Order: sequence, then C-alpha cells, then structure tokens
Amino acid sequence: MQLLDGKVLSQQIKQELAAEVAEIKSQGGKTPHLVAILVGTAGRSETYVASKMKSCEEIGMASTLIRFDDTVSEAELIDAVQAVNANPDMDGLIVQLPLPAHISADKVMETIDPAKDVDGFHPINIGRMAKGLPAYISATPQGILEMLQRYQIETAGKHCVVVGRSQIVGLPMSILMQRNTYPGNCTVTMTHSRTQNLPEICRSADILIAALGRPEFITADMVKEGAVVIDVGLERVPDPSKKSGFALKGDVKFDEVAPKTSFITPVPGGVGLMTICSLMQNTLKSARKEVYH
Ligand SMILES: NC(=O)C1=CN([C@@H]2O[C@H](COP(=O)(O)OP(=O)(O)OC[C@H]3O[C@@H](n4cnc5c(N)ncnc54)[C@H](OP(=O)(O)O)[C@@H]3O)[C@@H](O)[C@H]2O)C=CC1
Ligand SMILES: Nc1nc(=O)c2c([nH]1)NC[C@@H]1CN(c3ccc(C(=O)N[C@@H](CCC(=O)O)C(=O)O)cc3)C=[N+]21
Repeated sequence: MQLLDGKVLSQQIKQELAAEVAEIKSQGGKTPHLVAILVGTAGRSETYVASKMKSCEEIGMASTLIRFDDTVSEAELIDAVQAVNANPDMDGLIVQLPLPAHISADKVMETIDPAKDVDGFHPINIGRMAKGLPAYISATPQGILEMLQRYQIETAGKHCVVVGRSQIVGLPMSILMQRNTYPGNCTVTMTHSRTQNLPEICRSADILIAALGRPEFITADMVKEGAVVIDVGLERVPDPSKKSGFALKGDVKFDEVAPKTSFITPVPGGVGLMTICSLMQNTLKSARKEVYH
C-alpha cells in the first residue's frame, strides 16, 4: 500500500505555482487574483475559504473575500458576481457552496463568466469538459487527475467505479475518467443511492472513487485486492477524545481498507488539499488566458 499524499503533492504544486507567479510579476505582468464569495458563516465553509485565501497568499497571488450575511437576496448576490465579471483585475471567482435555501445555486453559477469560473461549475465549462474542449475542470476532479498523474498510476483499460453523482464531484469525475486521454481511458461505472449490488460493483473496481458523504461507508469487503482507492468524503463525526469534539472521516474505512490497496488517499491530507491547488492552477490559467482568449 502506498499513500497518495496530498500534503506532499500540494506543497510541490504550490512551489511550482509560486515560481510561475514570481515570473509573471518579474516581467511586469499583473498579479493573478482569486475572488471568493462566502454567504453566511454556517458549517465548514468559512474554514475552507480561509484556507483557499491563505494558499493564494503563500504563492504570491492576490485574493479577495467578499462576505454576505445569509439573509442576502439572490439579486444582491448576482450583482456581486456581475461586478467581479466586469473587473479586469479579477481572474477567478468561486461562490462557496452550499448557499442558503432561498438562493438558486444554479442561477448564481450561470451568472459567473465562464472565463472566470475557476471552480468549473458553469454549464459551459461542464459541457466543454465533456466534449474534451479547453475548459475549467471542477476543482476536486481535477485535483484527483493530478494525483493519478503525479503518481503515474496506470488508468487505460481499467474499471473505474465512481460512487456518487453530484454535479461538483461524481458526475464530472465519471466523465473525465472515460475520456480518451491520460489519466482516463477507463471503463467507468457511475453509481448512486439507487444502485443495486453496490458492494459487488465496488469489488470489481480497479480504481474506486468514493464521493458519497457517508463516513466510513466503504469497507474492506467492498474493495478488490490491489485496487486504487480515492476517498473524496470529508465529514465531521463526534469524537469525545478530540479537543474539538469531532474527528474528520472520509467515505472509506481507512484502517481496514488500506492494507488491501495498491494506492489510497488519506483523509485529511488527501483530495481536499488537491482541490485548493486546482483552484489556484485555474486562476493562473485564467490570468494567462490559456482556456478562453
Ligand atoms: N475533498 C474535497 O475537496 C471535497 C470533498 N467533498 C466531500 O465529498 C462528499 C460528497 O460530496 P458531494 O459530492 O458534494 O455530495 P452530495 O451529497 O451532493 O452527493 C452525494 C452522492 O452520493 C450518493 N449517495 C448517497 N448515499 C449513497 C449510498 N448509500 N450509496 C450510494 N450512493 C450514495 C448520492 O446519491 P443520489 O444522487 O441518489 O442522492 C449522491 O449522488 C462529502 O463528504 C463532501 O464533504 C465534496 C467536495 C469537495
Ligand atoms: N464553490 C465551491 N468550491 C469548492 O471547491 C467547494 C465548495 N464550493 N464547497 C465545499 C467543497 C469542499 N471543499 C474542500 C476544500 C478544501 C478541503 C481541505 O483543505 N481539506 C483538508 C483539510 C481538512 C480539514 O482540516 O478540515 C484535507 O482534507 O486535508 C476540503 C474540502 C471545497 N469545496
């Protein structure tokens, strides 16, 4: 078993990004700039956004956090998105999810200029990604591809099982793994809560990607000997032995699954850190006008 180590990789990627940002600045170019819109203070959104902003700082990128109370109206939020769209100094925009129930996330996402949509959530980017055209790829799936690539994991012809069909993880992941490029060329099975015989399907996976949000759902009996296991899940579960009162758990029961695998991502320290790197990579691409000209 080898760890797919998000800490090591994200440090490496941040160093590469820092060098690229420094080069742009030394040539008198504009500093790449990521903007995050955060609504309310609920859940872990605040922590994640803070971590994104801090990572930007570390690599010399500019970042702006725009905060709203959770009573903000959809129209006000859309105005804020349009102001970022119109500001040539700002290269990338993320609107942290989830949004309060009275706001349509789809409507807000569709308002983001696809050329600044570094999360890759806009229908235009999802469509372009599916067609294999230049696009911003959703940050978490892109981070997973980067992991597979940097650990040189063979994917062609393998059976990849994706558990979960969310628009931000499972769906784009399943599309990406079947594309005719590396990493890809897999035979993909996409599963969800209505799937029958899930344990059996998981057991036939050479590459198993768990993104369902059910702590420790994937147990050893669901994993083939030698499989590559990618754990996207990240949930808080009560743990009185911890000072904070909770522990972070993935969708995979790590201790019993890890010994059976060839490669596995830890939680924390895996996919989450790669997600943040993808956002910064995409912001740099936007500043360079690499995806949209
Ligand atoms: N590390 C990172 O960067 C990120 C981590 N996450 C984490 O990943 C997890 C998933 O997030 P997200 O994709 O947004 O989740 P969603 O809740 O949007 O989607 C969950 C998916 O899993 C499916 N599902 C739920 N229960 C089961 C089950 N028992 N068997 C099979 N499928 C099931 C659902 O099926 P159905 O469609 O039928 O309801 C749904 O498609 C969460 O723990 C989240 O915190 C998310 C984003 C980024
Ligand atoms: N518009 C939008 N874009 C997102 O990219 C987005 C989002 N909304 N909503 C929520 C999910 C979740 N997400 C994570 C980011 C970082 C970690 C991360 O840094 N994880 C670390 C630390 C975990 C911790 O200590 O809490 C780790 O796994 O080691 C995790 C999860 C981005 N998301």
